Amino acid sequence: MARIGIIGSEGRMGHALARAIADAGHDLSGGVDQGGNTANLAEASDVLVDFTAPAALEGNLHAAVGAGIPILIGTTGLEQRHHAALDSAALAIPVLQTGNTSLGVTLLAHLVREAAARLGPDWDIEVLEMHHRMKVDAPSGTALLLGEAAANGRGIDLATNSERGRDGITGRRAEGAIGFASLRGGTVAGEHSVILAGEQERLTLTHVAEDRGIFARGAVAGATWLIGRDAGRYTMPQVLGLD
Ligand SMILES: NC(=O)C1=CN([C@@H]2O[C@H](COP(=O)(O)OP(=O)(O)OC[C@H]3O[C@@H](n4cnc5c(N)ncnc54)[C@H](OP(=O)(O)O)[C@@H]3O)[C@@H](O)[C@H]2O)C=CC1
Ligand SMILES: O=C(O)C1=N[C@H](C(=O)O)C[C@H](O)C1
Repeated sequence: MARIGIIGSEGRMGHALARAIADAGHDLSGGVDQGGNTANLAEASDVLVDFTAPAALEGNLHAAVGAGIPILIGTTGLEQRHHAALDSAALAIPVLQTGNTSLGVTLLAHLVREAAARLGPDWDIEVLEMHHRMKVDAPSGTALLLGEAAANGRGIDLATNSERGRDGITGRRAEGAIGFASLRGGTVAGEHSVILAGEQERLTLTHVAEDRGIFARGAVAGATWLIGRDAGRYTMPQVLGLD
């Protein structure tokens, strides 16, 4: 039985996580939100799980490193400097950061990489996502993760081959680009489609999250898997044995 501390405990994911921790028979060591004492929470926990906001990342990593315990980061909207902070923390503790902790999306990323590699550059790739009206970042972390998987399959760099936020006279589609489109509305937990559009045919790979419980269950599996590991960065495919 592991003692799991939640950072962002009063949020949508925080509530789902508390349920998943109890369902899996683990101990909720406590929770913090903005202004809370994350260092104290870390001292009382075997592992921390962070579903908050990018601004909280550095402090959360600092607390985990201070206590010498692993941390799983589900927060999205991260930038390059956040990834540098994750790399630096991973020199001292086990760190797992992912835009999506669900089994389905972890497998989808694998299928997308495979499809992009096999279908080749004549097939245009678009990533479409829809989320609830409260979501604050776009494209979603999952859309970017799927875009990375596609770019990986193609052997190209995502950052220099992305088309995001098309509007107005955009000109024709850039050759080899991976496009992103984001929809927001209602209470949608998360829907992602990767569309591979070729000459007179189209392949669509879709994942639908029907409930946040899927992210919470994956996060609990990932967090407990991290306990006792060497320092370093880990991935959901490793946790789920899909690598
Ligand atoms: N990787 C994955 O599988 C998933 C990732 N996510 C991501 O998780 C994040 C949270 O999502 P969601 O739960 O819906 O968001 P919510 O807005 O519902 O919850 C965020 C929580 O984080 C807290 N918080 C914000 N800033 C800080 C801080 N500096 N220190 C401590 N706590 C803080 C908020 O507290 P307060 O109200 O006091 O500000 C709030 O309780 C998002 O980035 C989302 O994209 C979501 C689902 C799945
Ligand atoms: O904010 C959310 O809700 C979600 N965020 C993650 C993302 O940005 O991909 C994962 C999931 O889709 C729900």
